[in-house]
Amino acid sequence: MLSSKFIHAFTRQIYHTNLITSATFNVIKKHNSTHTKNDLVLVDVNDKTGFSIVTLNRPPVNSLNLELLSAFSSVLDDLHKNNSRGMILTSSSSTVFSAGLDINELYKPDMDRVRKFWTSLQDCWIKLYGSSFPTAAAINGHAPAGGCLFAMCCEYRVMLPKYTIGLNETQLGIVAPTWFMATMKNTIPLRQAELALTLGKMFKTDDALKLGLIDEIAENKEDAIHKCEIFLKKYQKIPQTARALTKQSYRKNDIMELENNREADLQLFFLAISDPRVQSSLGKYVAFLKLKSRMKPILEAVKFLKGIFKSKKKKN
Ligand SMILES: CC/C=C\C/C=C\C/C=C\CC/C=C/CC(=O)SCCNC(=O)CCNC(=O)[C@H](O)C(C)(C)COP(=O)(O)OP(=O)(O)OC[C@H]1O[C@@H](n2cnc3c(N)ncnc32)[C@H](O)[C@@H]1OP(=O)(O)O
Repeated sequence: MLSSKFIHAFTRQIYHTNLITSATFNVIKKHNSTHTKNDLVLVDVNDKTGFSIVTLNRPPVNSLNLELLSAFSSVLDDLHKNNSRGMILTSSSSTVFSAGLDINELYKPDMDRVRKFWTSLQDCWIKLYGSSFPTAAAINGHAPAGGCLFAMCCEYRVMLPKYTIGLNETQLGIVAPTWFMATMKNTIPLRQAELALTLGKMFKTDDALKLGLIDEIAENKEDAIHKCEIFLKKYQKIPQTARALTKQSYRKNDIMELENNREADLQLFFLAISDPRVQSSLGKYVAFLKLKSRMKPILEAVKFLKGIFKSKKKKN
């Protein structure tokens, strides 16, 4: 058995960044309750298992703006403080896990706000990727870019059929930050990660499974959460400190790289979004998304009419 003295020394040595603030693991105070962080992030603690279902709740597409990131960061702090037994990350939308970063934060940004925004994103990544508690994602909808990032930060991913997931940044004319890339490299084979990143490829559920970007496919959200619970339960017999330190050792280099270069990363981000070509790409993308959204009723009407014509043809 490792002595608690050794664990403290080991923890201090590698985690001077405060990833683990205490190596003492108390049993979580179980309570059947739902907490909210400005309603943007809902937390539901399961009384029996001690697992928390954390639901991103920013309609319509859970795009990650400053407020949502701040709320999520604070939830991650709470889970850490309460020595959570495990977290399942999901979405309140029926079709979108998260649309990634809110493009409106990047397009023609207010510099003071965008600094807080990027810092919050860094905080969330460090806390989620390096969490001492085990994590799983119930991906109940599309997960592009930042949505894929948060899913990949979790140790296990269960996804519903017929959605898409991936880091699509190059398609938008932007470069995924190195820590986004590191998270993908930690998830799928190196060569596949390079191809996926350079192509900005979005994978359909089936292809994501073949690639190892997700671990399982579920029939519906309830099934996805159930499968995540089965995964988390596997850790119930593993001593918590050993599990947490192993996970954090595994991910330590990626986390240190950002921890030691947070300001440089912020400056690189400022440089990238100040580039007129990047702003032009983002402007076109915002316009495209808005147009697509407005065209939806027309496209649905066309689809409906096509269906009627097809069934009439069959009858004839
Ligand atoms: C050398 C090194 C250099 C640099 C490194 C450092 C820094 C680099 C700089 C920046 C890096 C920044 C990294 C960014 C990562 C990201 O996360 S970028 C975001 C990428 N996200 C996407 O591409 C997803 C876009 N959305 C969609 O594809 C679809 O919306 C989605 C499939 C998610 C859902 O489809 P659907 O259900 O049909 O919904 P709609 O498309 O109709 O959308 C509904 C409304 O939501 C708005 N919306 C959608 N996505 C976003 C978004 N990401 N941000 C803001 N708003 C969004 C959409 O406009 C609709 O709104 P409306 O109805 O028009 O009001």
